[in-house]
Amino acid sequence: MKFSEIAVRKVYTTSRKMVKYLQQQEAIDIDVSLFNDYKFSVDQLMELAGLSCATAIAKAFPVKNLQSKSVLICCGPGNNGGDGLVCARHMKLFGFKTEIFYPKRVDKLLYNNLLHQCDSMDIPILEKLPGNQEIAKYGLLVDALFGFSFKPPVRTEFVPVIELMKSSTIPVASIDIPSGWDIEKGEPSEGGIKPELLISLTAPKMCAKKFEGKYHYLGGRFVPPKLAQKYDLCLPEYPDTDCCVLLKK
Ligand SMILES: NC(=O)C1=CN([C@@H]2O[C@H](COP(=O)(O)OP(=O)(O)OC[C@H]3O[C@@H](n4cnc5c(N)ncnc54)[C@H](O)[C@@H]3O)[C@@H](O)[C@H]2O)[C@H](O)CC1
Ligand SMILES: [K+]
Repeated sequence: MKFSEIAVRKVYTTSRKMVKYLQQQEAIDIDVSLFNDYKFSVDQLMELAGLSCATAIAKAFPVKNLQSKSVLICCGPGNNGGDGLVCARHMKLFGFKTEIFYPKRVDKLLYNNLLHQCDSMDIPILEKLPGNQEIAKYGLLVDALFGFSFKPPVRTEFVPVIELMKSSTIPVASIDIPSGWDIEKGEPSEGGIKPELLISLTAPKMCAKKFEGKYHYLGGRFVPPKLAQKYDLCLPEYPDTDCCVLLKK
Protein backbone atom coordinates (compact mmCIF):
# COMPACT_ATOMS: atom_id res chain seq x y z
CA MET A 1 0.00 0.00 0.00
CA LYS A 2 1.30 3.47 -0.89
CA PHE A 3 1.86 6.07 1.89
CA SER A 4 -0.96 8.29 0.52
CA GLU A 5 -3.37 5.34 0.65
CA ILE A 6 -2.41 4.60 4.25
CA ALA A 7 -2.99 8.26 5.13
CA VAL A 8 -6.44 8.30 3.51
CA ARG A 9 -7.40 5.07 5.28
CA LYS A 10 -6.30 6.40 8.66
CA VAL A 11 -8.33 9.62 8.38
CA TYR A 12 -11.19 7.67 6.89
CA THR A 13 -11.49 5.25 9.79
CA THR A 14 -10.33 7.08 12.89
CA SER A 15 -11.72 10.62 12.58
CA ARG A 16 -15.01 9.60 14.22
CA LYS A 17 -16.09 6.50 16.11
CA MET A 18 -19.66 6.30 14.87
CA VAL A 19 -20.71 5.82 11.29
CA LYS A 20 -22.65 8.85 10.07
CA TYR A 21 -26.44 8.62 9.74
CA LEU A 22 -27.59 10.55 6.69
CA GLN A 23 -30.43 12.98 6.16
CA GLN A 24 -32.59 12.30 3.10
CA GLN A 25 -31.00 15.08 1.04
CA GLU A 26 -27.46 13.90 1.88
CA ALA A 27 -28.34 10.38 0.70
CA ILE A 28 -29.68 11.82 -2.57
CA ASP A 29 -26.61 14.06 -3.03
CA ILE A 30 -24.21 11.13 -2.51
CA ASP A 31 -26.19 9.07 -5.00
CA VAL A 32 -26.02 11.89 -7.58
CA SER A 33 -22.30 12.28 -7.00
CA LEU A 34 -21.69 8.54 -7.53
CA PHE A 35 -23.38 8.81 -10.92
CA ASN A 36 -22.26 12.26 -12.07
CA ASP A 37 -18.81 12.76 -10.52
CA TYR A 38 -17.64 9.14 -10.33
CA LYS A 39 -19.43 7.94 -13.50
CA PHE A 40 -20.89 4.77 -12.07
CA SER A 41 -23.91 3.38 -13.87
CA VAL A 42 -27.10 2.41 -12.02
CA ASP A 43 -26.64 -1.22 -13.10
CA GLN A 44 -23.18 -1.39 -11.51
CA LEU A 45 -24.24 -0.02 -8.14
CA MET A 46 -27.52 -1.93 -8.08
CA GLU A 47 -25.73 -5.21 -8.69
CA LEU A 48 -23.34 -4.54 -5.79
CA ALA A 49 -26.15 -3.27 -3.56
CA GLY A 50 -28.36 -6.29 -4.31
CA LEU A 51 -25.49 -8.73 -3.80
CA SER A 52 -24.65 -7.18 -0.43
CA CYS A 53 -28.32 -7.48 0.62
CA ALA A 54 -28.45 -11.15 -0.40
CA THR A 55 -25.21 -11.77 1.53
CA ALA A 56 -26.43 -10.01 4.69
CA ILE A 57 -29.73 -11.93 4.52
CA ALA A 58 -27.86 -15.24 4.17
CA LYS A 59 -25.76 -14.37 7.24
CA ALA A 60 -28.78 -13.38 9.39
CA PHE A 61 -31.12 -16.09 8.11
CA PRO A 62 -28.98 -19.03 6.94
CA VAL A 63 -30.71 -21.03 4.24
CA LYS A 64 -30.54 -24.20 6.36
CA ASN A 65 -32.60 -22.55 9.12
CA LEU A 66 -35.51 -21.75 6.81
CA GLN A 67 -36.44 -25.43 6.74
CA SER A 68 -37.36 -25.43 3.07
CA LYS A 69 -39.68 -22.44 3.43
CA SER A 70 -39.70 -19.86 0.60
CA VAL A 71 -38.68 -16.20 0.70
CA LEU A 72 -40.99 -13.55 -0.73
CA ILE A 73 -39.24 -10.45 -2.10
CA CYS A 74 -41.60 -7.48 -2.43
CA CYS A 75 -40.26 -4.97 -4.96
CA GLY A 76 -41.30 -1.35 -5.42
CA PRO A 77 -41.20 0.94 -8.48
CA GLY A 78 -37.80 2.62 -7.91
CA ASN A 79 -34.19 1.58 -7.47
CA ASN A 80 -34.95 0.02 -4.08
CA GLY A 81 -37.18 -2.40 -5.99
CA GLY A 82 -34.31 -2.95 -8.47
CA ASP A 83 -32.04 -3.89 -5.55
CA GLY A 84 -34.75 -6.38 -4.58
CA LEU A 85 -34.75 -7.99 -8.04
CA VAL A 86 -30.96 -8.35 -7.94
CA CYS A 87 -31.16 -9.68 -4.38
CA ALA A 88 -33.75 -12.29 -5.42
CA ARG A 89 -31.42 -13.60 -8.14
CA HIS A 90 -28.38 -13.85 -5.83
CA MET A 91 -30.44 -15.46 -3.05
CA LYS A 92 -31.60 -18.08 -5.52
CA LEU A 93 -27.94 -18.75 -6.40
CA PHE A 94 -27.24 -19.08 -2.65
CA GLY A 95 -29.86 -21.85 -2.43
CA PHE A 96 -32.95 -19.97 -1.21
CA LYS A 97 -36.36 -20.61 -2.74
CA THR A 98 -37.16 -17.06 -3.79
CA GLU A 99 -40.38 -15.62 -5.18
CA ILE A 100 -41.09 -12.05 -6.27
CA PHE A 101 -44.07 -9.77 -5.82
CA TYR A 102 -43.63 -6.72 -8.06
CA PRO A 103 -46.97 -4.91 -8.24
CA LYS A 104 -45.98 -1.78 -10.16
CA ARG A 105 -43.62 -2.76 -12.96
CA VAL A 106 -41.47 -0.13 -14.58
CA ASP A 107 -41.11 -0.45 -18.34
CA LYS A 108 -37.41 0.45 -18.58
CA LEU A 109 -34.64 -1.69 -20.08
CA LEU A 110 -32.85 -2.13 -16.73
CA TYR A 111 -35.92 -3.37 -14.88
CA ASN A 112 -37.14 -5.47 -17.82
CA ASN A 113 -33.74 -7.17 -17.95
CA LEU A 114 -33.59 -7.76 -14.19
CA LEU A 115 -37.05 -9.28 -14.26
CA HIS A 116 -36.18 -11.40 -17.30
CA GLN A 117 -33.07 -12.72 -15.48
CA CYS A 118 -35.20 -13.75 -12.50
CA ASP A 119 -37.83 -15.33 -14.73
CA SER A 120 -35.12 -17.22 -16.66
CA MET A 121 -33.86 -18.59 -13.36
CA ASP A 122 -37.33 -19.97 -12.57
CA ILE A 123 -38.01 -17.49 -9.80
CA PRO A 124 -41.82 -17.26 -9.64
CA ILE A 125 -43.16 -13.72 -10.19
CA LEU A 126 -46.52 -13.56 -8.42
CA GLU A 127 -49.50 -11.87 -10.01
CA LYS A 128 -51.16 -11.14 -6.69
CA LEU A 129 -50.26 -10.75 -3.07
CA PRO A 130 -50.47 -14.05 -1.15
CA GLY A 131 -53.51 -14.29 1.13
CA ASN A 132 -53.68 -15.49 4.75
CA GLN A 133 -53.47 -19.17 3.77
CA GLU A 134 -50.72 -18.90 1.13
CA ILE A 135 -48.45 -16.77 3.31
CA ALA A 136 -47.68 -19.76 5.57
CA LYS A 137 -45.25 -21.16 2.96
CA TYR A 138 -42.84 -18.23 3.48
CA GLY A 139 -40.14 -18.14 6.15
CA LEU A 140 -38.91 -14.62 5.36
CA LEU A 141 -40.24 -11.47 3.67
CA VAL A 142 -37.84 -9.07 1.95
CA ASP A 143 -38.96 -5.45 1.89
CA ALA A 144 -37.60 -3.79 -1.26
CA LEU A 145 -40.53 -1.41 -1.73
CA PHE A 146 -39.12 2.05 -1.05
CA GLY A 147 -35.69 3.48 -0.35
CA PHE A 148 -34.35 6.93 0.41
CA SER A 149 -36.63 8.75 -2.10
CA PHE A 150 -39.81 7.75 -0.25
CA LYS A 151 -42.17 10.58 0.75
CA PRO A 152 -44.87 9.59 3.26
CA PRO A 153 -47.68 8.66 3.38
CA VAL A 154 -47.76 5.36 1.45
CA ARG A 155 -49.97 5.64 -1.65
CA THR A 156 -53.12 3.45 -1.67
CA GLU A 157 -51.87 0.83 -4.14
CA PHE A 158 -49.01 -0.17 -1.82
CA VAL A 159 -51.03 -0.24 1.40
CA PRO A 160 -51.94 -3.98 1.20
CA VAL A 161 -48.32 -5.12 0.86
CA ILE A 162 -47.17 -2.80 3.65
CA GLU A 163 -50.02 -4.10 5.83
CA LEU A 164 -48.99 -7.69 5.10
CA MET A 165 -45.43 -7.03 6.26
CA LYS A 166 -46.70 -5.08 9.30
CA SER A 167 -49.16 -7.70 10.48
CA SER A 168 -47.34 -10.93 9.63
CA THR A 169 -45.34 -12.86 12.21
CA ILE A 170 -42.86 -13.84 9.47
CA PRO A 171 -39.56 -11.96 9.91
CA VAL A 172 -38.94 -9.05 7.56
CA ALA A 173 -35.61 -7.97 6.07
CA SER A 174 -35.70 -4.36 4.87
CA ILE A 175 -33.42 -3.03 2.15
CA ASP A 176 -32.00 0.42 2.98
CA ILE A 177 -35.16 1.76 4.71
CA PRO A 178 -38.06 0.02 6.46
CA SER A 179 -40.66 0.91 3.81
CA GLY A 180 -43.24 3.41 4.96
CA TRP A 181 -40.89 4.93 7.53
CA ASP A 182 -39.95 8.59 7.24
CA ILE A 183 -36.31 8.64 6.09
CA GLU A 184 -35.33 10.89 8.98
CA LYS A 185 -38.01 10.56 11.68
CA GLY A 186 -38.54 6.81 11.44
CA GLU A 187 -41.67 4.74 12.02
CA PRO A 188 -45.01 6.46 11.31
CA SER A 189 -47.14 7.35 14.36
CA GLU A 190 -49.79 4.79 13.38
CA GLY A 191 -47.12 2.04 13.51
CA GLY A 192 -45.07 0.57 10.68
CA ILE A 193 -43.01 -2.38 9.51
CA LYS A 194 -40.71 -3.70 12.25
CA PRO A 195 -37.91 -5.47 10.41
CA GLU A 196 -35.72 -8.06 12.10
CA LEU A 197 -32.91 -7.20 9.68
CA LEU A 198 -32.05 -3.84 8.12
CA ILE A 199 -29.40 -3.56 5.41
CA SER A 200 -28.38 0.09 5.07
CA LEU A 201 -26.73 0.87 1.74
CA THR A 202 -23.77 3.27 1.36
CA ALA A 203 -24.40 4.69 4.87
CA PRO A 204 -27.34 4.38 7.29
CA LYS A 205 -30.11 6.98 7.04
CA MET A 206 -31.35 8.87 10.14
CA CYS A 207 -34.37 6.59 10.56
CA ALA A 208 -32.03 3.64 11.22
CA LYS A 209 -31.38 5.11 14.70
CA LYS A 210 -34.92 3.98 15.54
CA PHE A 211 -34.33 0.44 14.24
CA GLU A 212 -34.93 -2.09 17.03
CA GLY A 213 -34.50 -5.36 15.12
CA LYS A 214 -31.79 -7.94 15.70
CA TYR A 215 -29.37 -7.31 12.84
CA HIS A 216 -28.24 -4.05 11.26
CA TYR A 217 -25.86 -4.55 8.35
CA LEU A 218 -24.16 -2.00 6.14
CA GLY A 219 -23.80 -2.94 2.47
CA GLY A 220 -22.93 -1.30 -0.81
CA ARG A 221 -19.17 -1.46 -0.56
CA PHE A 222 -18.61 0.81 -3.52
CA VAL A 223 -18.04 4.23 -1.97
CA PRO A 224 -14.80 5.82 -3.17
CA PRO A 225 -12.76 6.96 -0.12
CA LYS A 226 -12.68 10.58 -1.33
CA LEU A 227 -16.47 10.67 -1.45
CA ALA A 228 -16.68 9.10 2.02
CA GLN A 229 -14.31 11.80 3.28
CA LYS A 230 -16.21 14.62 1.61
CA TYR A 231 -19.39 13.62 3.47
CA ASP A 232 -17.52 12.56 6.61
CA LEU A 233 -19.24 9.18 6.45
CA CYS A 234 -16.79 7.48 8.80
CA LEU A 235 -17.62 4.09 7.39
CA PRO A 236 -16.59 1.03 9.39
CA GLU A 237 -13.98 -1.35 8.02
CA TYR A 238 -15.53 -4.18 6.06
CA PRO A 239 -14.00 -7.53 7.08
CA ASP A 240 -11.56 -8.85 4.48
CA THR A 241 -13.29 -8.97 1.12
CA ASP A 242 -16.86 -9.06 2.54
CA CYS A 243 -19.50 -6.93 0.83
CA CYS A 244 -21.42 -6.24 4.06
CA VAL A 245 -20.56 -5.52 7.69
CA LEU A 246 -22.60 -5.94 10.88
CA LEU A 247 -23.02 -2.58 12.64
CA LYS A 248 -22.81 -2.51 16.40
CA LYS A 249 -25.76 -1.18 18.39
N1 LIG B 1 -26.21 5.27 -3.60
C1 LIG B 1 -26.75 4.18 -3.19
O1 LIG B 1 -26.60 3.84 -2.03
C2 LIG B 1 -27.54 3.37 -4.09
C3 LIG B 1 -28.77 2.94 -3.69
N2 LIG B 1 -29.61 2.27 -4.47
C4 LIG B 1 -30.98 2.03 -4.06
O2 LIG B 1 -31.78 3.03 -4.59
C5 LIG B 1 -32.70 3.49 -3.60
C6 LIG B 1 -33.22 4.84 -3.95
O3 LIG B 1 -33.85 4.68 -5.20
P1 LIG B 1 -34.83 5.73 -5.88
O4 LIG B 1 -35.15 5.23 -7.22
O5 LIG B 1 -34.26 7.09 -5.75
O6 LIG B 1 -36.12 5.70 -5.01
P2 LIG B 1 -36.95 4.64 -4.18
O7 LIG B 1 -36.65 3.26 -4.57
O8 LIG B 1 -36.74 5.04 -2.76
O9 LIG B 1 -38.46 4.94 -4.53
C7 LIG B 1 -38.88 5.80 -5.55
C8 LIG B 1 -40.19 5.25 -6.10
O10 LIG B 1 -41.14 5.15 -5.04
C9 LIG B 1 -42.27 5.94 -5.34
N3 LIG B 1 -42.78 6.55 -4.11
C10 LIG B 1 -42.22 7.53 -3.38
N4 LIG B 1 -42.99 7.83 -2.32
C11 LIG B 1 -44.09 7.03 -2.40
C12 LIG B 1 -45.27 6.87 -1.63
N5 LIG B 1 -45.50 7.64 -0.57
N6 LIG B 1 -46.17 5.93 -1.97
C13 LIG B 1 -45.98 5.16 -3.06
N7 LIG B 1 -44.88 5.27 -3.88
C14 LIG B 1 -43.95 6.19 -3.54
C15 LIG B 1 -41.79 6.97 -6.34
O11 LIG B 1 -42.87 7.42 -7.15
C16 LIG B 1 -40.77 6.18 -7.15
O12 LIG B 1 -41.41 5.38 -8.13
C17 LIG B 1 -31.90 3.40 -2.35
O13 LIG B 1 -32.69 3.46 -1.19
C18 LIG B 1 -31.20 2.07 -2.55
O14 LIG B 1 -32.05 1.01 -2.17
C19 LIG B 1 -29.16 1.84 -5.83
O15 LIG B 1 -29.65 0.62 -6.19
C20 LIG B 1 -27.65 1.75 -5.89
C21 LIG B 1 -27.01 3.03 -5.43
K1 LIG C 1 -37.15 -0.91 1.68
